[in-house]
Amino acid sequence: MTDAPGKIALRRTMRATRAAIVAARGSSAIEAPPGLSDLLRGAGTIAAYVATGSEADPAPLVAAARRAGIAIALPHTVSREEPIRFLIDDGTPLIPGPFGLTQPPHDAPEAAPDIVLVPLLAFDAALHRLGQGAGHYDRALAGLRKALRVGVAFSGQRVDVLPVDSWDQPLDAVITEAGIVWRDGAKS
Ligand SMILES: Nc1nc2c(c(=O)[nH]1)N(C=O)[C@@H](CNc1ccc(C(=O)N[C@@H](CCC(=O)O)C(=O)O)cc1)CN2
Ligand SMILES: Nc1ncnc2c1ncn2[C@@H]1O[C@H](COP(=O)(O)OP(=O)(O)OP(=O)(O)O)[C@@H](O)[C@H]1O
Repeated sequence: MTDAPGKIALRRTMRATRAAIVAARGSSAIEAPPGLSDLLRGAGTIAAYVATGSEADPAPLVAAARRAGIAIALPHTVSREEPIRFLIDDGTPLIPGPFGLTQPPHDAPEAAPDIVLVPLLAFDAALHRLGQGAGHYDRALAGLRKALRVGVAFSGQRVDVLPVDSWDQPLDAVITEAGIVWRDGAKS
């Protein structure tokens, strides 16, 4: 299957935009916003990610979740083709993976996350997202219908309208440095 037209060019533009945002801010961390404890309430496990390059870094959000007693899972990636798995980060040292990723060892316990923090290149008003183009998160989220899907991004990564394919999985919310953006009707 090929992507909707425009995704490839948009990825290139948004990688440059994101790098410029981080250069201007001097940090890639997204601090815990007002409303985070409401968003986390009741969750047993949250899947996060270890930021690379100029990705919005969810580390402060992960620290808040840990303080709230929520277990942390991280994606384990093998290749572009193979689905990612969310594995529990139980304190075992993380190891280098493909694409410059840092991840749990392949034999860490498998997780069933209640919330998935999702890295992204761009998001739009309808909370569609543009990812790395391997479909890893689209496939993972399609298999986790009950999980709350929460993008983590800088507000400057927002665009008006993204090209959308049939398999694209919209987000319920996006956490940015300016606060939490909810999709219409997503906040219960
Ligand atoms: N931090 C982080 N972890 C993640 C993702 C992500 O976007 N960010 N993923 C999101 O799906 C999954 C990994 N999937 C990926 C798929 C493609 C590329 C990729 O194409 N990367 C760039 C740079 C590669 C490099 O530096 O070697 C590229 O190839 O152009 C990266 C991750 C799971 N873990
Ligand atoms: N549920 C699915 N089952 C099988 N393949 C899928 C599924 N969802 C997406 N794909 C495949 O993934 C590929 C990449 O999709 P897309 O370009 O939308 O990725 P993305 O959303 O930008 O990235 P990602 O989800 O990795 O962060 C597509 O070619 C698509 O066929």
